Amino acid sequence: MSQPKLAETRPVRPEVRTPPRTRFIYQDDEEMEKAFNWAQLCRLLRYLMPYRRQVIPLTVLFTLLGTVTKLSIPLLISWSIDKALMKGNGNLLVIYVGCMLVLYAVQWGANMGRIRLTSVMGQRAIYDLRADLFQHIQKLSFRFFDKRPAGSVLVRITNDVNALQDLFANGAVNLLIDCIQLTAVIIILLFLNVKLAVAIMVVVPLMFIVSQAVRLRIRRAWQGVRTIQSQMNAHLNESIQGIRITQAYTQEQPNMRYFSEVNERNRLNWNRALSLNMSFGPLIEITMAVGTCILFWYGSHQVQSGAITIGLLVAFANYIGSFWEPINRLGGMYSQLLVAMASSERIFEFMDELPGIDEKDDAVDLPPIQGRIQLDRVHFEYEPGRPALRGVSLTAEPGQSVAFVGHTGSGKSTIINLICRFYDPTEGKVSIDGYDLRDVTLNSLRKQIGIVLQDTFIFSGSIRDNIRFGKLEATDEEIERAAKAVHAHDFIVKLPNGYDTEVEERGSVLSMGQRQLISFARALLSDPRILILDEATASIDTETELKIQEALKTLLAGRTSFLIAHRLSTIRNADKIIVMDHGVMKEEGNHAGLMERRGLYYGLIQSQYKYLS
Ligand SMILES: Nc1ncnc2c1ncn2[C@@H]1O[C@H](COP(=O)(O)OP(=O)(O)OP(=O)(O)O)[C@@H](O)[C@H]1O
Repeated sequence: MSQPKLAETRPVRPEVRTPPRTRFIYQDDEEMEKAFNWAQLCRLLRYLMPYRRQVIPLTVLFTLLGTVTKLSIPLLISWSIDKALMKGNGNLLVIYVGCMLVLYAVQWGANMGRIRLTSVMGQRAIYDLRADLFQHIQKLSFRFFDKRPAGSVLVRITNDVNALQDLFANGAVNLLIDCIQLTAVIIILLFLNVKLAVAIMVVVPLMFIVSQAVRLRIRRAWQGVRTIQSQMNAHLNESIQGIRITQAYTQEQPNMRYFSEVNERNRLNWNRALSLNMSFGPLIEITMAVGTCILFWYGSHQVQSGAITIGLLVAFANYIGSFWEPINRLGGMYSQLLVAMASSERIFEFMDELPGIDEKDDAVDLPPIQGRIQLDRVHFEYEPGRPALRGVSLTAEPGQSVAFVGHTGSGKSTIINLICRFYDPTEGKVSIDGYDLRDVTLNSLRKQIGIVLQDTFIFSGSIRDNIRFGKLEATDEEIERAAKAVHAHDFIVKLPNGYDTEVEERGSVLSMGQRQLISFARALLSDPRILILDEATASIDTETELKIQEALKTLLAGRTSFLIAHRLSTIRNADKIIVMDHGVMKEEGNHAGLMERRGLYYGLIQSQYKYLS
């Protein structure tokens, strides 16, 4: 912290120039090129397992019923021609037609039942998958979020999960129906007439060879679509979050240019993926047409030679529809499956991400903290090869307040991040009351730490809810007491609805200082054994700061506390001051001692005085 914090000044507008292309880099989404993964499909279908006892057996029953009735009708038609129509038996014809009506009704009922069951099951599976993904993402470490823009994380929870909807709702069951129908038709055709059956099937291998070639291209195209959408969302998210700075620096045009570019690429990728997808249909249609021609040409010869009856040829003509229908749908479903696989790859990539900050299986609950905190030769790198801390060793005794000072980027916040175990040290050890932080449960550690970070986060909800975040079971009186202790009460009661005033996400209706006071109240309410204030007083005016200083005395009493404060008043009262420089501890002592030493700390204080005078 070599430089005193500059008051918020109006930015001097730079000349508007096209930004270097490197400004818009959203790192998440390199295209993943892997072979079709059956294990992954099984993993996905495992989301249907909870329904294996009731819903799935019923669905299979309806499916079988639907298929059997459907495939019986052409046989009835064939018999009604050969046995009733050709022999002039009117009564028999009426019976056959009556049976057909009954079969159609049963088929309709079975299909309705199946569709209802599968859509309920599909929705539930999607619900479970999304819940699992969100739960897992919440456990991931800061390192994961350092690397990924929020927008692209959102895409996976929303768009990618939605893309699986069809697979769960229809895909899996349709696959079953089609396989059953195809097998049954082949058996019936072979049973009716082997030669004719083989004749219409000769084109099938040709179709598989051609579709194989289209397959890979479709898969790549859908992956491309998802990647672009992810970049677009990341850019949108960044642009909306940073809209104030964008407008202040008149960067709307470059933002728009980039957006248009991504939007256009999105359109093109969709077009490509869709047209590839649609190429499956015509492919099947051509094969179907050839198959039908073969049937009529060869079938007519067979009828003329008396080898088969006209009724049998009509039955074949009916069955040929039921033969190509599942093949056609399987082709379409294959593309649907490829879309789903592209999305599920991206979902499972997140699901397989290890939490980073792992709880050991035998992790113990940290008992009520006394407050002795030690860093033992701690090294830390956010990115390999760029050390943020280099061999830091320090001890804070219970109840002590320790202030960190040093130039920007010297490693102060990093020490705080390690004490909260948002990251683990690359080397060395952080311990509280002798417990290595890697050996204790995260919950027992973090619930004993109160924290007010630089980036004060206010959630959408009332002011009361925001303070209650520190202790969910707190009563209204406790909340007001905490707010009074940090001098937030006065401004809160002046708001239109007092404590019930609704604040939007990130609290933009509140001033920076007010947001900080609320997070002070939040931290105080949680009554932590360890308190961390990261530049917490930076945006509070001098009058409020005096009040805060008083409140801080109450807040810090009996707790071990770490302060990163730019203001002299906060630093001066600390029991121990640590001066950081490029990730190394350079000086340690109290204010008087360090001033006497006339080293780095002395220089920092001098420059702050010089700035203020
Ligand atoms: N999430 C991150 N990913 C990669 N590098 C990081 C990350 N956070 C911090 N760093 C780097 O680690 C070093 C120490 O950063 P740190 O935030 O601890 O500094 P600081 O002393 O708290 O600075 P300031 O006073 O500006 O808050 C810096 O060089 C910074 O660029």
